[in-house]
Amino acid sequence: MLIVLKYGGNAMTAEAGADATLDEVAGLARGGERIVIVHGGGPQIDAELRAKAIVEPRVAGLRATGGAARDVVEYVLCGTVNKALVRALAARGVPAVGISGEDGGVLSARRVGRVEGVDLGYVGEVASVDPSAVAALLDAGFVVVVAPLALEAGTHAALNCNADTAAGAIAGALRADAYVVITNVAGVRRDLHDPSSVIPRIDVAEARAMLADGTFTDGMIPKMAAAVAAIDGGARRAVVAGAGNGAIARALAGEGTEITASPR
Ligand SMILES: Nc1ncnc2c1ncn2[C@@H]1O[C@H](COP(=O)(O)OP(=O)(O)O)[C@@H](O)[C@H]1O
Ligand SMILES: CC(=O)N[C@@H](CCC(=O)OP(=O)(O)O)C(=O)O
Repeated sequence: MLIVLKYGGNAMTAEAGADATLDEVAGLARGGERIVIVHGGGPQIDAELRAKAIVEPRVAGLRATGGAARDVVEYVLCGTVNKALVRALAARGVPAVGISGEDGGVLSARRVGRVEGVDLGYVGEVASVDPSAVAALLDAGFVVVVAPLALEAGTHAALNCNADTAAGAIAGALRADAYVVITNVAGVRRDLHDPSSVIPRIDVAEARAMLADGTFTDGMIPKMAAAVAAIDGGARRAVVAGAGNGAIARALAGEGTEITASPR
């Protein structure tokens, strides 16, 4: 089974059970599953930008990214977070290779441009995916750890992609058996303020309608749009679920919110 895991920066903290998630990934990899981790690092980037007194707004879940912020994003995601995950897997006896979407031309993007009146600068939206480098590393027996940067089509500048957007696009292009999004809520809620309103199953048409009607805010917007893109792109399943012990197995067994191609 080929699993593409979106592993968000909030889910990666000790409080969210990062060790348990990595133990589970290692166990699945040792058991022969093919695993791609596309990671975020939003809170880790926030901390580094704060330390450098760089202020950028977030618009619809996306961080506006000027030149200075883009360099911080690349350094934190590729240099710090990506390699921490590679080391954590190595420590569990699982060989992993860490790349970014820039490597091997995996992610090609164009600039998002202005959103709600704000120029997002070096923020990319995925234009195309070439998963061949990822597939070659999987074939060679590695867990592949991907940071969500892309090459700008034409200029080859580094663009900052939302990690959900990058993960969904890669899951679709790889025709993943499962696209699993581990985050800091137990699933997608009909009402953000009501934890008991988790939606167990939603089809892509319904998800698109809810993206338009404002049910999802902040980080849930790119997360749901990416789940829809994963299914549209060819992933067989997409699930958004909470972190913790056995999170991936629980997500695959029906916890959280499953996004399906058609109503069922
Ligand atoms: N309808 C919704 N259901 C659940 N969470 C939502 C919803 N709308 C917005 N959110 C927010 O989205 C957050 C998850 O996105 P985000 O913080 O970007 O996570 P990650 O760092 O894992 O990518 C939740 O913690 C919640 O605050
Ligand atoms: C354009 C954009 O917003 N990029 C994100 C990339 C990291 C990310 O998405 O991390 P999480 O999954 O932890 O939120 C950012 O700069 O924070």
